[in-house]
Amino acid sequence: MHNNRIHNNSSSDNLESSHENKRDSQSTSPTESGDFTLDEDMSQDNNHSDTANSNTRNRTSSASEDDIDHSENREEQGLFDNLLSGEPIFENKEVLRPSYTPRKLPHRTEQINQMATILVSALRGDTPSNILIYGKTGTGKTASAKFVSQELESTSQKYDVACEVEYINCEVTDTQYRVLAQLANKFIEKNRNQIDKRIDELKTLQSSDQYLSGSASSAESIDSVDTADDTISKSPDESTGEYLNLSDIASPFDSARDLDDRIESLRADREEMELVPMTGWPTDRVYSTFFDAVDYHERVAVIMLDEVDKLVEKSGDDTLYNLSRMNSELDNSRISIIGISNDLKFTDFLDPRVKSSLGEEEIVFPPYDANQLRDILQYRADVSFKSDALTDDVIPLCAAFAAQEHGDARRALDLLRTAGELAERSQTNTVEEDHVRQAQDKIELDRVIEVVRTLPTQSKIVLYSIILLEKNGVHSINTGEVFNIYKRLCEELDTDVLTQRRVTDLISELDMLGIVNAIVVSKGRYGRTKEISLSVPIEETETVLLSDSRLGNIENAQPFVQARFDN
Ligand SMILES: Nc1ncnc2c1ncn2[C@@H]1O[C@H](COP(=O)(O)OP(=O)(O)OP(=O)(O)O)[C@@H](O)[C@H]1O
Repeated sequence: MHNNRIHNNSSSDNLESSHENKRDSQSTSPTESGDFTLDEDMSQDNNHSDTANSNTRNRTSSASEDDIDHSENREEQGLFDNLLSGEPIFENKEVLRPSYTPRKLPHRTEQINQMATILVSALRGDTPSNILIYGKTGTGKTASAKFVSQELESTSQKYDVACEVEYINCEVTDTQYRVLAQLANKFIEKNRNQIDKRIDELKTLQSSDQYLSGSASSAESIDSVDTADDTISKSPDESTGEYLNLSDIASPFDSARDLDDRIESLRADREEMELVPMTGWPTDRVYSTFFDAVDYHERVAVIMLDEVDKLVEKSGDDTLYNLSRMNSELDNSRISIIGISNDLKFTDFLDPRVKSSLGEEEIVFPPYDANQLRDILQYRADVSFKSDALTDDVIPLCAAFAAQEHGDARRALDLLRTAGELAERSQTNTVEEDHVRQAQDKIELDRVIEVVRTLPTQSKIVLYSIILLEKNGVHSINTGEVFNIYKRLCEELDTDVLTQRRVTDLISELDMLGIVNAIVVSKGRYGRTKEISLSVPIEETETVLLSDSRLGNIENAQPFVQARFDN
C-alpha cells in the first residue's frame, strides 16, 4: 500500500542477522518500567527473605535434633547461617540498580518542565515538535524522558486522548530494519488488542434483544453498550476506506446484518495485520507495515529513540529521514520524535533536512556537581538502606568520586551499591568510607577487565606481548621489542602478522584506553622511540587475555621473550 515511499541508501538493511537483541526485549518501555509495581514486588521480596530466614532457622533447629543422620546437611546450613546471621544493610537494593525508574528526579525539574511544555500539544491532539536531548552519560536523560512519557500516557488516558509513547534503545536496535520492525510490531499489537476489545463489545450488542430480533433501533443500541474506548473519534461515514475506524460502537447499526458485517470487517483487519519478522523482508515492506499500523486510527505517537547517535553511526540517517517526513503522508495519526544522545556531534553527519527536523527543540542535560549528586544519592539511600546503615562520610565520598568522573549519577549509584555489597560481604553492620574506596577500585578494575575482554584479537596479542616483557622484568619497553614478541606469538597462534607501523597504532589505541602508558622519548641521534608500560594490574589482565580461547592455546610463552635478545 505504501511501498516505495521509503528512502533507503543502505541495501544491507535487508540482510538482517537473526540475532535480534536480547537486551532490547528487556529495555523498559515507559509503560513497562514498573515504577508503580516495584515497591510491591520488593515488599514481596522482603517478605520472601523473611520467610527464608525463619525457614532456615526452623531447619537449623530440626537438624540439631537429628544431628547424626543429617550431619552433611547441617554443614551446608552452617554455610548459609553464617551469611544470614549479620544484620542486613539493605532495605531494598533494587532501588540502586540502573533498571529502577525513580519517581523523583532532583535537579532535573527544569528539563522535565521543558519536555512537558513541548509534549503537552499531544494532549490537545496536535503534533508536538521533535525534541533532541543531549548530555553526558549518567546525567538523567533517559530517566527524565521516561518519567515524562509515563506522565504523558497516564494523562492521555485520563482525558481520553489517543497518545502513545514507544521507547527504543538504538544501542541494541541499531538498524533501520530493526527499528521499523519493532515499531510496526508494537503498533500492530496495540491495534489487535483494541480490535479484540471492540469485537467483544459488538458481540455484546449482537446478543442484546433488539439485534436478536433482527430489527435494531439505533438509539437503543447505542445505549445498550458501554462506549469505553473512545480514542477513535472518526465516524464510519468519514472512513477513508483504507483506514478502518472503530468508532461504530457509538454509532447506529441499521440492522443485525450491518452489525455482523462490521464484526467481520474488524476480524478481516485483524487477520491482515501481520507481524514483521526480525529478518527477511525488504525494508520498504517493513516501512509500509509500520506506516499502516500507526495510521490505523487517529493518534499521536511519540517515538523515543535513546542513544540515537548509535543508530546513525551504524546505519546512517535513513531511519530518521523516513520517520521525520512521515507526517506529511499520514492521514489519521501524527508522529513526533524524541532523540536522546550522549554526543551532539552526531548531528554533523545528518542530512540538513533531518538535522533541522530532529532538532526543532533541543534540551541540554548538564553534568551534576558533587552537591547535586549528594541529593540524588541521599534520596535513593533513604529507600534502599536500613536506617543508620551508612556512616556520615559515605554519601559525600561517593558523590565526590562520581563528580570527578564527569558528574555521572549512574557511577555514583554504582559506587554506593557496591560499597554496600562489600560491607555486607564483610559482615559489618555499617557501610564505611573504606568500603567506598574499595568499591571505587573494584569498579575501576571491572571496567578494565571489560575493556580488555572486548579488545580485537590483534590488540590482545600486542597487549599480551607487553605483559610478557613486563613479567620478565623488562623495563622501558620499546615498540621494536613489543613487535618481536608479537611476531612470535602470531606465528605460534597461526594468525596474520601486522606491520610494525600498524602495531605502533594499536599500542597508541591501548594508550588511549588507559591500558598502557606510552611516552615518546628522544634517543638523541638514534631518533625517538616510545617507552611502554602497563597501566593495569598485570595478573588480572593476563587472566582475562588467556580466557580468550585463541590466546589460551599458547602453551608456554616464556621462550618468546628470548626473541628480544635475538634482535
Ligand atoms: N536527577 C536524578 N535523580 C535520581 N536519579 C537519577 C537522576 N539522574 C540520573 N539518575 C539515575 O542515574 C542513572 C543513570 O541515569 P540515566 O540512564 O537517565 O542517564 P543517561 O543520561 O540517560 O545516561 P546514558 O546517556 O549513559 O544513557 C539511572 O539509574 C537514573 O535513575
